Amino acid sequence: MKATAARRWTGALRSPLGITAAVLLAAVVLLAVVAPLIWSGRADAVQSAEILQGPSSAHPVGTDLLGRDILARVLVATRLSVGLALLATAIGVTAGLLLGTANVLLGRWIGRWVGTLINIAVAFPSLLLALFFAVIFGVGAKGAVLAIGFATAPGFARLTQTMAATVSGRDFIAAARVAGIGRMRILVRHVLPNIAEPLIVSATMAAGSALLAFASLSFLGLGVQAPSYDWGRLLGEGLAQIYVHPAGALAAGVAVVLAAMAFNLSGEAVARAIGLRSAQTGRRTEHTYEPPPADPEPDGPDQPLLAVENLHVTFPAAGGPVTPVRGVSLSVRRGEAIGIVGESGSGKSLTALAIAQLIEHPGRVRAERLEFLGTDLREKADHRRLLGTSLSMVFQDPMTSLNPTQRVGRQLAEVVREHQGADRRTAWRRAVDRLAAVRIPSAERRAKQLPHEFSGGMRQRAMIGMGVMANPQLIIADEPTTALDVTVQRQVLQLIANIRAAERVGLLFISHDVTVVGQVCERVLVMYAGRIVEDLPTDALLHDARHPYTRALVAAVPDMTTDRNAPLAVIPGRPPDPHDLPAGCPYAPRCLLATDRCRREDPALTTYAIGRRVACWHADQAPAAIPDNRTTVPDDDKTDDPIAAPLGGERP
Ligand SMILES: Nc1ncnc2c1ncn2[C@@H]1O[C@H](COP(=O)(O)OP(=O)(O)OP(=O)(O)O)[C@@H](O)[C@H]1O
Repeated sequence: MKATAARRWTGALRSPLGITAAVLLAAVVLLAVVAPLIWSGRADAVQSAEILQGPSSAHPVGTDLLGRDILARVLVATRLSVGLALLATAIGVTAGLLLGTANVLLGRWIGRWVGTLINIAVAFPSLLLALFFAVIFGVGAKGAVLAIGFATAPGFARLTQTMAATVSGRDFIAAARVAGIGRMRILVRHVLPNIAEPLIVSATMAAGSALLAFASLSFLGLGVQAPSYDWGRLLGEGLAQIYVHPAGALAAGVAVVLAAMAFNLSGEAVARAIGLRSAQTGRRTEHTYEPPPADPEPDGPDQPLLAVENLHVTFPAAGGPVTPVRGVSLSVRRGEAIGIVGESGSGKSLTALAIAQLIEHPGRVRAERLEFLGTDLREKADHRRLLGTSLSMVFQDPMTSLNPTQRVGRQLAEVVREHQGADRRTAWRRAVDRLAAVRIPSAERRAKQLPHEFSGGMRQRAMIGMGVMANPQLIIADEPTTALDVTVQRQVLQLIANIRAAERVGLLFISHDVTVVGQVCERVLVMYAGRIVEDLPTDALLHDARHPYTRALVAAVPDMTTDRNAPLAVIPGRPPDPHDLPAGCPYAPRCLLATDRCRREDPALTTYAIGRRVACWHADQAPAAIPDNRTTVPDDDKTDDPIAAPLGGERP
């Protein structure tokens, strides 16, 4: 592998770009080292008889106002010009690295503030920043070095931050965290080596820009001060005589341009070498593919795969924090399929996202327990290790969950490349295998296609294929069939059922459609206003539900006997706004059984039989005695109610 890398670097160096960059850089370095030793005397020799001479054999680009040889001065100035630019770059790169890795070193909260600071700083043009800092740090070489250094820092910090964030999400970092390795060590050992190459390219180019910036500050009189001189100063001095003596002014300018080119072309050449490398092998040479570890059996047969207790999701809002998920408790066992149903806005998706740790800032997730495979998902490092491997998600819209610009097979392959460090070929083979497993015909050929070449159903099957790329033990499917027509819906449901049965995968299936949930799941959790209001086996759904809301949901689903000409059944009213929950039971305003107590006290979810929980003050009433809203609401009310919540999606 090392030999191949060396060959690639040699190849890049032998290209015209590489040769030009190497020659220019070598010349600049050589001059910086030797020019002051050889030409200092000549550069400083004042010759009053030769003031402002044009080019001659004695002075190839003429002399300045004091009769000093301009060429010698330009050559001697190489050391100071390049040295100061490199010093400024070093300051910029160090400050940028510190700011850009604050996330890794100091944690997310401080990292976020630093990120905001960086975002503000990069909004300013760097030359403007340099001028600003030059004024603050004072006129002179020291001030200019600091000014250019700090002006370089934000851009570099932004690049570092973006790349560090990508690497920090990888499993080997999570594994290092789990192993208790300190932040500094993680940064130095794991993060920096993985982002070093692009950072080196960027630093090289930053040196070119620093050189130009330094020349500008010295030219303006803010940089190097007499009697010292750099290219910027020489340019300034030469410019005053440009009409009588143009060569004298141009010499320093040419030197700046050539040296800046040396740095920029070197950066370009390194980038090419790296680009070649990533195109051929990918940049994850540190991992080899290992098949996923044997399923760690949760301790004991009764230990759930997923255990959630008292889950809350809160968002800040204008009138105070709003909590759309308010104390959800559930568990999923190996091979078990649990459905979550409820109207739009009841908190189903947020529950799923919170479990998968996908709630973004400023949302906050709290739970007394949030365990998957015995691992506390509230610990960041732990969930990263599990997400994408043992836990996978299938989202509602196959259009938006697949990247339209990437071949489907590659997107699937990325899962095992990302999470298990599989090499390109192994990952591709598995992608094709999984596509075949989800019954995509001609999987090999289809894997090479883009998502738009797939039908909606095929795309969703591909998504499910992606979900099972890394042998998950729990699939969370959030309305995976809502966007599909009924026939395809059935195929996809069948596929999910097959995978579950064959691989004993746990399933958390979210849908607003109680019929669909009934087809796939053994147990149903009914959500209302951010809480579970009923938990019951699927076969009890039709005739033995205790909560009036569950009964209303079931009653609103059209069946074979429903009059197709009648308006679609609805539950009158609409779910409460999470910003403005009523006192007592949140379903009370829509419930035909509601009493004063219901409007005053919110019933807790209580177990009333094995595997049965309900949150209703009237749960002891015989199910047959609980009216469902559909049968008691006159047709006129249903059609006239503009805010009534429709149920069931398309009619089956
Ligand atoms: N980022 C957010 N900030 C504030 N409120 C949010 C946010 N995301 C969701 N909500 C609110 O949380 C409530 C529950 O949303 P959620 O998406 O979980 O509902 P759902 O039951 O999945 O509905 P649907 O079937 O329409 O997806 C909604 O009232 C929604 O407005």
